[in-house]
Amino acid sequence: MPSPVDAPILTADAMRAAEAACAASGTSLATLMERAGAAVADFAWRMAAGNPVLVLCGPGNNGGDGYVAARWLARRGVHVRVAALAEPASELARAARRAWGGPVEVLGDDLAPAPLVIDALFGVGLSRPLRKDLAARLRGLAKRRVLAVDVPSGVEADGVQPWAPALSADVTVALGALKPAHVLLPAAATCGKVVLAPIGIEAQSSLRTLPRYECDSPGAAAHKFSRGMALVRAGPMRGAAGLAASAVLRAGAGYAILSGASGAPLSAIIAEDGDHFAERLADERLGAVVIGPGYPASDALDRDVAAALKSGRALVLDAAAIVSALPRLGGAPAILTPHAGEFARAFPGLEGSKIDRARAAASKSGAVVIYKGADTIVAAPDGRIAAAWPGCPWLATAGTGDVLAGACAAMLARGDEAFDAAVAAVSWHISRARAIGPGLVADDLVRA
Ligand SMILES: NC(=O)C1=CN([C@@H]2O[C@H](COP(=O)(O)OP(=O)(O)OC[C@H]3O[C@@H](n4cnc5c(N)ncnc54)[C@H](O)[C@@H]3O)[C@@H](O)[C@H]2O)[C@@H](O)CC1
Ligand SMILES: Nc1ncnc2c1ncn2[C@@H]1O[C@H](COP(=O)(O)OP(=O)(O)O)[C@@H](O)[C@H]1O
Ligand SMILES: [K+]
Repeated sequence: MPSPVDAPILTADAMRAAEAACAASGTSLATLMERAGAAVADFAWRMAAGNPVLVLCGPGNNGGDGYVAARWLARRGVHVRVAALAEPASELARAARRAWGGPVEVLGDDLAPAPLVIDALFGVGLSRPLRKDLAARLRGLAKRRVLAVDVPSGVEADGVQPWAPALSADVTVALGALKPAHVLLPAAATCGKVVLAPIGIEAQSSLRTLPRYECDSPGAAAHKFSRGMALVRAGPMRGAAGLAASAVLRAGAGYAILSGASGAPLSAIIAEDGDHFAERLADERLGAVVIGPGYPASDALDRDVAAALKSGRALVLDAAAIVSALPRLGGAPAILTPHAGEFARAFPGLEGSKIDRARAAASKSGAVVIYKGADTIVAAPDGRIAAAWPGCPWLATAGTGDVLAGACAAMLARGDEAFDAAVAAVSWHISRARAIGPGLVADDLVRA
């Protein structure tokens, strides 16, 4: 399901601060709620396509947005009903309910459904999981199209708690900014298509969704070395290193060396035995080194990692090379690419959402961390974060991580700083996978 590109993501606290700043600069919370409700009504009107709509309103301001949306829908001639879970608990929500002015049904067991349900029960203010009886009642509406206001109700907006909503949404209208729940599993999978309604909030955030992948063509005066040279160090599983070296070239570097392998999947890759590793590391033209793909923990790995660190080159460290390098990284320019298992081994004991943990890992290691998975997070030590949801599920196949490591090296060798390189590599990887689609195997990512 698509998600807005390069959009700000705010936690519940940051959202409340942005809302307060907005109020302080003269835009009242009532105005924000009016805009939110109008934006929801606009999306709902298109989704309903002339059919009746049922708005479920909770006690807080999420419910307030629901009452406003109901008023706007009625004004546009939609047959709209409203059902409330409880009396409004905030002054804003009370005012929104008064302005609605129409009947309000009780959200009970005998509530008649409608083709489109607007879920305005809870937003960023949810403080505990949904009660079982309410969840069961809502599940009775699950066969209907659902538009969630801000987040599907029952989801914890910051993505720390794995609470499940009773109703998965077809469309979620994120208000003011995206929330971590829109980009982190398990919540993200229940949001459907996420659309952003800006509503006039200044949402500045160093936490953003992934930008669109832009493929720059080489300058007219480019030569193979100016496009970047990267070195992949092979371990015992040569195929993995071969995929990484192929990705170096396919992702846009001009020169790839595969050290420690007698052959490579592409003839354009310089494959040579391991004896030249130190010599290659000393080459001034070398822009990046990859170690880890197909290279389990061993003394040989530790030696190679130590040599690569000593060379001062920008590094891409994958799999067992991450744990091997961590104690000795000391601020060296590096991208670490752990999947969940490797992350847990490299960074035990971290708490919070996947975003919080990726941020802590980057800050602790001083390296850029690509915490892989269906909801990949890229984190820089300075706090910049990019969230890659939704990726491409066809990437869930062996060897695609090796390709990603090679793509990171390509972007580094081309001259990007580590965070930009990691973000570009992740978006290259996903856009390539989407273009291939069903049946993808890792080799396809590095074919012409
Ligand atoms: N942040 C913003 O800039 C804006 C926010 N707005 C809306 O306001 C929402 C946040 O509103 P609130 O802070 O009032 O919070 P919510 O409306 O999300 O929910 C809070 C209310 O639900 C109750 N509650 C929490 N968890 C519960 C549970 N498990 N079972 C039963 N009751 C529970 C609380 O006691 C409180 O009454 C946003 O999600 C958004 O929809 C909009 O009105 C416009 C602007
Ligand atoms: N369900 C999924 N949706 C999107 N991307 C996924 C999914 N599962 C895995 N990926 C991506 O596929 C790659 C797998 O990497 P990894 O687990 O290291 O595999 P390998 O070691 O076999 O190369 C990562 O980039 C990861 O983010
Ligand atoms: K909601």
